[in-house]
Amino acid sequence: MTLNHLCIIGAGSIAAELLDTLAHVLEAPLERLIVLQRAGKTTLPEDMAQAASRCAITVQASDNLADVIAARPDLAIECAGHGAVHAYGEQLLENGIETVIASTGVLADDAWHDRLRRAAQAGQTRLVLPAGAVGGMDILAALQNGTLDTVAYTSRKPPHAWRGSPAEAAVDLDSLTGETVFFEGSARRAAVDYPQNANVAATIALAGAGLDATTVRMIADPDVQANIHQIEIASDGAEVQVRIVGKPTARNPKTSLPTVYSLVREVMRRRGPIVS
Ligand SMILES: NC(=O)C1=CN([C@@H]2O[C@H](COP(=O)(O)OP(=O)(O)OC[C@H]3O[C@@H](n4cnc5c(N)ncnc54)[C@H](OP(=O)(O)O)[C@@H]3O)[C@@H](O)[C@H]2O)C=CC1
Ligand SMILES: O=C([O-])CC(=O)C(=O)O
Repeated sequence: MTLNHLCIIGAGSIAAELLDTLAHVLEAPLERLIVLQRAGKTTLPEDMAQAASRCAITVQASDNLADVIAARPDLAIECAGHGAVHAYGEQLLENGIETVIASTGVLADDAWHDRLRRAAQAGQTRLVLPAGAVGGMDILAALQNGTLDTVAYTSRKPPHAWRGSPAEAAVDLDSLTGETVFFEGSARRAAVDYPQNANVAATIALAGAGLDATTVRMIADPDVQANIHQIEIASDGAEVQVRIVGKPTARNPKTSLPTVYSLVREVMRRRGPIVS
């Protein structure tokens, strides 16, 4: 089945760039697009409205999940934060709407993991975890079928990319003169404590060694301009090192541009007859 009707949840930096990119890469417009925003927001920001009209023949902006469920999109993509997955995830899945979530860190909470798994089963659909800002999930998930000895993830970002996170309490982000490790712990702790910065810790953990066995370091580094993600895997099948130097999105320095492109990929792989 080809994807013709898409729902995007959120109208922030990922959503805006997702629409911009889709407008360029779609060979033919979608039939319908519905964008779900917070209560009280029923029109799209002007730049998003223009991009949306290039992506789909019919565009609807809504602040009500019931509109999305009634519209029955082929796919919903969440790019709005943990609160949005809590607010909409179960109902989308229970209603049989395949759902891709950028905010994968929600699954670091076992209760939510269970609720969303049950909802997907009840709706006979799937909750899809995109690679997001990182890569190598294919080999990591394959190696998980053998013996994974260690999976270690390091996130290195410029100090300003950590503003508004608990890093502010751990270090003085404004006066760093060199790289500073402010978090070392499990992927579970990272994803829970850093909901806007460490979703990929959960993505990596869920593809591989699990939320408690996957180790995470987070570093504020005044000498970098990019969001640098490193994954080190030791296993019976292979030793793997992945290093991604992600460019930040124009609107949000916390978020890396590959996140946007990985969501575009989730759309495009449902539009063509050959999937890679
Ligand atoms: N897996 C990955 O690799 C990555 C995942 N992420 C996840 O994606 C999320 C979004 O990132 P980004 O676009 O950069 O963030 P932004 O802050 O730029 O945008 C978030 C948008 O979501 C909206 N929003 C928040 N809550 C709701 C809700 N309950 N219903 C509808 N809309 C809502 C916000 O609206 P308002 O302005 O009204 O608050 C805003 O428009 C992050 O919070 C993070 O969880 C981010 C980067 C990488
Ligand atoms: O985009 C990134 O660099 C990663 C990120 O914010 C997250 O995992 O939440």
